[in-house]
Amino acid sequence: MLRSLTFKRSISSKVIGIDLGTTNSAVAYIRDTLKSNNGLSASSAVIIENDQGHRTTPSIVSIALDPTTGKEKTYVGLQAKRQQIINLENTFFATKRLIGRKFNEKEVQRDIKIMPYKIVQDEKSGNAMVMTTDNKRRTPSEISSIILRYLKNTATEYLNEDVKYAVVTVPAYFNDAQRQATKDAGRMAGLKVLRVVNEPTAAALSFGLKNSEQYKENGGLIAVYDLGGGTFDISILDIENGIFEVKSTNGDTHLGGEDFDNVIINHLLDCFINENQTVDKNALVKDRNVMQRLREASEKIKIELSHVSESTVEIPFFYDGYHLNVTLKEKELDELTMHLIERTIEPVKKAIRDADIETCDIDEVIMVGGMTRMPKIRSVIEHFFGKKPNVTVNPDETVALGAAIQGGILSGEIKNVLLLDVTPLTLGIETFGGAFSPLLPRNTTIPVKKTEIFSTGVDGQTGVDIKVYQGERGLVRDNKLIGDFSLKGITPMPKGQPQILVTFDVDADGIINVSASERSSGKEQSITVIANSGLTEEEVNKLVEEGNANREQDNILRQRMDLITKADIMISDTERSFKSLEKSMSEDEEYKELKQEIEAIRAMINTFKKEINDTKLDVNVIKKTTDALQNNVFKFFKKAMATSSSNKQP
Ligand SMILES: Nc1ncnc2c1ncn2[C@@H]1O[C@H](COP(=O)(O)OP(=O)(O)OP(=O)(O)O)[C@@H](O)[C@H]1O
Repeated sequence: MLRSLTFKRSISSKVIGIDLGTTNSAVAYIRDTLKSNNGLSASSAVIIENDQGHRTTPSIVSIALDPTTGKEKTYVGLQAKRQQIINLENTFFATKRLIGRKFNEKEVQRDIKIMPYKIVQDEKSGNAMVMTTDNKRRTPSEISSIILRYLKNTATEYLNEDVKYAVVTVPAYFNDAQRQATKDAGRMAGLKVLRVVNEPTAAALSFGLKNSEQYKENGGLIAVYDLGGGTFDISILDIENGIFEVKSTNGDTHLGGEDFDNVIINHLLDCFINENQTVDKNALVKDRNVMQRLREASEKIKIELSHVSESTVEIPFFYDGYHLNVTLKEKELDELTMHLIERTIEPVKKAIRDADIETCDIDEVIMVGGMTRMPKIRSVIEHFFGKKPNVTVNPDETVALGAAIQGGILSGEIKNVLLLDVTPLTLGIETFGGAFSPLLPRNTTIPVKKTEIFSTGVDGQTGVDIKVYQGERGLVRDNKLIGDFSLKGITPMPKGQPQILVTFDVDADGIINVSASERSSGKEQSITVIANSGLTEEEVNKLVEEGNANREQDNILRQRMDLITKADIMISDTERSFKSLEKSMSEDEEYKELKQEIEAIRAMINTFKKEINDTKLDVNVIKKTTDALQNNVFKFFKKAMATSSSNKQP
């Protein structure tokens, strides 16, 4: 947290808070501060309305050619939404689902089929990009930067000062790639992003400060259930006396209102085709304009059904001269989308488990994100937690307000508040035999710096490859490689002797920096794990699940490896020492016997190293034999020393 205090206030030090959402974005700032006796004011963070007088801005960008000037014209927000009717293929929405992702990720491939705009691959990085009809490519970060610039200008005009600093929110389960890409977007928008804050944490900050008196004395555990347009997050926080400590977090970076809309789209399509069987469904779904009308109607009826029990979608002359007229009941919608609602429960259970608490320990469940207005979601959550969720926060605004509060903390406008967030996945490196050596378990509080000492596995090794992985499994082959580098120039030494210090440094944005150095040679190398291979949500969940399921087996394998490595180092040491006795003791019978024993154990170790997965080979034999050998060798050395000193006597 020191880092946050070192930010110096400059001429224009206003730090705005931005919720960069999949569907809607919002910007907020700190208006009143230092009002109450604990240094906080209940109404300190406020939303800034945009130039249309709206408190949120659709996260949509439309790029058009001005026919009079021939120049590109960019529309943002509501104006861009209106362009969808006439310029559909150049109107980009929900691009947050693509940010920091590779083109060939499953989620991207799925979106290609349903998005009216083109999604292409950047040949160099393999990342997903969007393309306008004049074949110009833009990264999702560029699209986000246009939205961020619009929000920056909104704030600049309202505050009448040049706004340079911002805190931007991201889903808690965003990986490095997605976090970096979001920071890049801020930079492109001319903003210095002082902090990337997790959305549910920001929501908790806003909620907690509003209710600071309640949480002052005894504190409380709160769960933030955040289901927005494109992502789902769950975070468990402990709030006490201005300290907001995230206990655990989980989620799904590709689950949100868009998925609910897609289910309704398919249902309406089926109804339409049933009614009009001569219509070619394949041709219909290829018609991007028709599909866009269906998309809008689907979202509209979804929202309506949060307030009424039945509604009708009516689109005259929808396709081929046929009208679309479908009535949908709230109950039907609940059934159609139950599988999506259920998908949020598993991450909730995991977060509770990771926080090491029981469901009944939660004092308050805060609902954030537009989708939590759906009555069925509220009732499922109420049933799960056994208490009514708190719906007093504004689900569209609370994240931006929390971001502004974090901005206020960084600029010094808000005092006595400390925010402690966590890493979503376990981080570690590859060690001997493909073992995963974790340095930072998931849900470790950030910022964090941790160093561990490793060594070499081969005599005379002058370099090591440091491979950084994220995941929950015991072997790296089952986890995700997120970056690697080499440490070269190590002074040649027997294996096990060099002291290689590996340091993981995760900053408050959740961005990882890894460095390695060797003590005696003083060589040092480091990398920032950059956005080149982000984990997909499914990969994340799979890693966590597999990690739990295979923990026992992985532990056994790790213990085997540890035993073999120790024996290997011991034998190497003994071999070396024996060499020094070769001249004086080579004719000694005991020496010969021990030498043979060493060779036999060396052969056994080599076999075990090769067959590490074969649990039929009992590693305890290695332990017993090397222990016995060490004993005998020790005795023999004593004898050798005595012989050599008696030989030296006059
Ligand atoms: N009354 C309602 N009932 C059901 N869904 C709603 C309602 N109001 C808004 N939504 C849905 O909420 C979603 C938008 O929520 P929100 O603005 O919180 O998301 P976001 O911040 O843009 O997304 P994310 O946090 O996932 O990046 C949309 O899918 C929208 O259709």
